[in-house]
Amino acid sequence: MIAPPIPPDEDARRATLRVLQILDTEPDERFDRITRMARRIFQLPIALVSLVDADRQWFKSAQGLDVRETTRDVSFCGHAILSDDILLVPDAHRDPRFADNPLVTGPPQVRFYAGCPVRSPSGHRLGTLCLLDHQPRGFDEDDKATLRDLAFLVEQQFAALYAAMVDELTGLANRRGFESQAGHVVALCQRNAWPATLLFFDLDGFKGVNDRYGHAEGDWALKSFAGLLRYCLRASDVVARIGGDEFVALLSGTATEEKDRAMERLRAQLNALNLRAQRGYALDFSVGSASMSADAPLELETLLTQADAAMYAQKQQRSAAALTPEAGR
Ligand SMILES: Nc1nc2c(ncn2[C@@H]2O[C@H](COP(=O)(O)OP(=O)(O)OP(=O)(O)O)[C@@H](O)[C@H]2O)c(=O)[nH]1
Repeated sequence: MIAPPIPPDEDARRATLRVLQILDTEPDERFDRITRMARRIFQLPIALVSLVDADRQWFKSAQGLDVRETTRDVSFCGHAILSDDILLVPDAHRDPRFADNPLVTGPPQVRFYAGCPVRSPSGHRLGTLCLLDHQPRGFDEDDKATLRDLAFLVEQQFAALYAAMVDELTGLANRRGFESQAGHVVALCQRNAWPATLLFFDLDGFKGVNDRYGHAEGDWALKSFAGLLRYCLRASDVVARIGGDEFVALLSGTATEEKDRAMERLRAQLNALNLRAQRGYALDFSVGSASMSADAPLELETLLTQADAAMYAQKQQRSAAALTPEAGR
């Protein structure tokens, strides 16, 4: 058996899966309708919408299969997401990649596999719409075209989720996506008596970047800052752009020192970016934070209000400092 290699866009791919908030969710009729249709059209026992996560494939929709996930190393779909083409395995017994795969030698006894990658609007292959049979079988060009059409319907559902939850410019969660994701995380921290910190960022003088260098440059600045947040914070932190030049990050299970280290990393990376990019201005931000400890849990809304107020106070301080005569010397 050959375990599937990791695609080059793996980090961004998994980040997209996270902001879509689709993993481990309840069955959804919008996806089930597509897999039911696939099973009926192709007269096959099993049709799945499989999403490839870090160490597993998780089935958003499964017709004809009781399990909701398998490990990634045995997944056919892990291979299928490596290209835009349909992965076709007419007879797994004759394919060295899969002949001794436990899903072939044991239940569900896969002999035939056809998987069409399904992409997010940002172009990342999140998983597949796939068909499985216990018998070897053929699959002609017409069949492939039909499977592609059905996969497109899955992608349309992703697009709807994406529009609702994701900020199109930066690929981070939008306000709604943040509130939904961060709401769960805060509840989890409250239940387990874990600390959490909310950081509220606002770019400094951003209007001036738009006014002097144009909107496209402003967009570049927003995307660059989003990229830095993604790079400097942990994959488990919830990061979002919630307004024009306003960004938030919810760090869960994080002590103050860790938060301080993350902020140091961010300042250092921002300085490096400003030096490297030489855009005629320096990107900068004000930030405020609010924390809840194990014995003093807070609601998300309170954390947001407190962190926003702290950010605003820092912004006032920074602009006052910029106006003092000492600052100009
Ligand atoms: N390029 C670009 N600009 C945007 C976008 N969304 C909002 N803006 C602009 O962001 C600016 C935000 O305004 P302010 O919050 O007053 O910006 P600021 O100059 O950073 O002000 P301070 O926060 O006081 O430093 C406005 O000029 C908006 O037009 C966007 O998606 N792209």
